[in-house]
This record gives sequence, structure tokens and C-alpha cells, in this order.
Amino acid sequence: MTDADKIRRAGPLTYRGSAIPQTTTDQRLLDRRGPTDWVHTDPWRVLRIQSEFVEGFGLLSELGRAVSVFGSARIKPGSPYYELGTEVGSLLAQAGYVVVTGGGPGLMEAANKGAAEAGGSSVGLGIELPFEQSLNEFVDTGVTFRYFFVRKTMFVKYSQAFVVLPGGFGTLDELFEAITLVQTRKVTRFPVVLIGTEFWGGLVEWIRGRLLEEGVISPEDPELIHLTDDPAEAVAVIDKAHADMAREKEERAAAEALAREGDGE
Ligand SMILES: CC(C)=CCNc1ncnc2c1ncn2[C@@H]1O[C@H](COP(=O)(O)O)[C@@H](O)[C@H]1O
Repeated sequence: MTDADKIRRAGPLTYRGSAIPQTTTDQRLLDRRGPTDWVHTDPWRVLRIQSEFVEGFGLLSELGRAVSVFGSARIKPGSPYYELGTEVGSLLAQAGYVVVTGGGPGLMEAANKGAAEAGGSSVGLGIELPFEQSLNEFVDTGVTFRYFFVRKTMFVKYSQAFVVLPGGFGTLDELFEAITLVQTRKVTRFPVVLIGTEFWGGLVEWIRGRLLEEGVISPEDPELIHLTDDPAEAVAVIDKAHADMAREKEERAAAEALAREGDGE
């Protein structure tokens, strides 16, 4: 056999004769020599981002009914808000919801603790931070994300409501992301419940007053937010929204079935 008759198959590729590479794909993969700066380039980051979506979707897709609870990383046990967080976590777990938090300390921990005390399950979606940080001890299932926006997708995709306890910039970011997604109909029928009338009252008043008066939101927009001091009311709002949603889905399915029957006649 001459060199020109030689054939190499590499996956779906076929090489013949002088087109056959000097090395195999595996050899090139395993050869560690070469520059390494590509690790810090955007195309490589895109793959890392992709892998976070894959891991996140893989872990969370079979969660069942879930509610995300947000709140300050800084409010410690002993504070009435911490108690409120624990109660919310317990009541959500008793109502059959998985409690999803950022997995950190403070009110995230409170909600996870409440869920654990009620025998429910807790998910922590952590974020890599510049300082050492681990998931709180009440998280049953956890993922720690490198990318903030990947993590935020997970909260929305795998929970059916947001409960927002008192908090700072992080909590405000999560609250306003949620109501923007509802306002722009990126998510539908997604209850957003603020707990703590004293804490949130000023903001809600400003939204209902200033924002409406200036015409920067629609008259119905303030209704996207429910404000209460009562964790049981928060759970009732969420349950009702889901019952309404389930009923509407059934009615739609029945109407479609009827239309199909009509077509068949
Ligand atoms: C001690 C300390 C500051 C730890 C921060 N560790 C954190 N771990 C996980 N999620 C967090 C953390 N800090 C902020 N977040 C996210 O932002 C919200 C709280 O931010 P903030 O404390 O309100 O502004 C939480 O709902 C959570 O989703």
C-alpha cells in the first residue's frame, strides 16, 4: 500500500494520503504544551456559562413546586425579621413548597431553617463572592454559581413565586427583577409578596404615589406586589394564584377539547 492509499478516520471525518494529520485528536487533546491565556477569554467563558446552565437545569428541573425567598444576608438570629423568615420557610414547607434561597446567611438561612424545621426541603443557589462564603447548614441541595445572571435565571425558572423579606441592594435587585419580568409578561401569574409593612411601606407608597403620578408605570402595576406582615397570608396569596392558574389551564384545555370536537363534526 502506498502512502496515497492510506486512510484515517477521525470521528465523522475521513483523511486520505497526504491529508492525514501528523497527530491524532486525542494526542492533541492530551498534549498540555501551548499557551494558556485562552482560559481567560470570552469564548471559553461562554462554555463555562453554558456548563452552569447545564448543572443548574439538571439539578433543579425535578424540584416540584417551589418558592424563592429573598432577604438580607446581614440580619442575624434574634432579630424579629429572622423569626419572620423562619416562619415563612416553615409555612411554605408545610404547604408543600420547596424553599429556594440564595443559600447564604441572614434571612436566607432563616427561611432554609424554617423549611428544615417543618420537615420540608431547601435549596440554596449560592454565588461565588470575593470573600470566603459557604452555603448555610440548612440547605439540602445547593449549587454555587460563578455567574450572577445564570443564578438569577434559576430563581425565576424553578420557583412559582417570590417572597421578599427585608433586605438591602441584593434583595431590591431580586424584587425589581421579578416585578419587571411580570410587568413585561416574561413570566405570567408570578406572585411577588413583600413581608414587613413597616420596612417596605415607604417603598410601596412611593411606587403607588410618585411612580403612578409621574406616569412611569401603569395603573395596574402596583398590584403586582402584595404587602403583608403575615407569613400565612403570603402563603395564601401564593396558593390562590396557583389554584387560579390551575383552573385557567383546565378551562383552556376543556375549551380546546370542545373546539376539536366541533371540528370533527
Ligand atoms: C455576609 C454576607 C454579606 C454574605 C453574602 N452572601 C450571600 N450569599 C448568597 N446570596 C447572597 C449573599 N449576599 C446577597 N445575596 C443575594 O442577595 C440577597 C440579599 O442581599 P442584601 O443582603 O439584601 O444586599 C439574597 O436574597 C441573596 O439572593
